[in-house]
Amino acid sequence: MASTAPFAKMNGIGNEIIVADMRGRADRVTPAAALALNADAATKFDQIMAIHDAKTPGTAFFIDILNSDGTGAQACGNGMRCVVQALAAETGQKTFAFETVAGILNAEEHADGLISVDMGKPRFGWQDIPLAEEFRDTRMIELQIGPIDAPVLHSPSVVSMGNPHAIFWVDRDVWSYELDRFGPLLENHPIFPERANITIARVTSPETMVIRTWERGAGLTRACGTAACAAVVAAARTRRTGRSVSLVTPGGGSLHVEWRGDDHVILTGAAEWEFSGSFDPSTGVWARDTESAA
Ligand SMILES: N[C@H](CCC[C@H](N)C(=O)O)C(=O)O
Repeated sequence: MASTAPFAKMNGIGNEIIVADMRGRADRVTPAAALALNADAATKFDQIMAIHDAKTPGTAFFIDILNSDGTGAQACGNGMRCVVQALAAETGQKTFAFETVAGILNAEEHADGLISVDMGKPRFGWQDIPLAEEFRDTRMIELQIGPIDAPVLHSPSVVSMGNPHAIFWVDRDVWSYELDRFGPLLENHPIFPERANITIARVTSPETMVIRTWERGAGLTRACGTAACAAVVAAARTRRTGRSVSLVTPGGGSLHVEWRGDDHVILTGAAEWEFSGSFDPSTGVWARDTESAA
């Protein structure tokens, strides 16, 4: 078995992604390799999307997801679009069925280059998020941060898109909140036994929203696809928006989310290739492909 595997450094509207080609291999990308790659400015990333041989008939590949802190994640919407773009460029195929820890995901690259991923069905039960204690109504739970008599953020909606999300609703500019300070406190709050992705959401119309996310295991990112899905589902559940919403994300990109009548959540947006290389999945030692040198 070759000691190195191919990878592509990509981004999903600014969400920094490494797509690792682990097909035909029995090993996995290690947390140590993730930490080493993230420590190098050239390969610093938010998530690694590792493409493995399929485990389930009817799916093309199994996708293993690692955050930049080396922890695993069940879902990554922006990363899935990067995987689709890379595989479509390699094979000419435009539709794919993947398996992740969160389940089976179908995806399609459109003629205009945008990519849609069926992120599956949201889950709302307190044990599905999961939460450490029972909350019957997860449209708004008791959680706040800041002075007890004047909390800065409070009463979030919580949703699982396979990964846990808390959505705090705000009516001021999303950049006016110290998410770099509040994010880690909320991510690691004991109410979230598996930690959580923390999003500030400002609804600007029944079809538009601005969001900013502190990601579990990755920190502040320029976009978070599953957070966009969670925010739209939570906004529709609380009658703040309809079920088809366009979102502006911190990197200046935009995503579209549709919560379909069959309960599936469809995430649509762009993906971008940056450069390719090869790396050791156990150590993270890497080299850039000569022909892809910028
Ligand atoms: N940090 C997330 C995974 C990546 C989510 C985000 N990058 C996306 O596009 O969905 C978690 O640990 O649940």
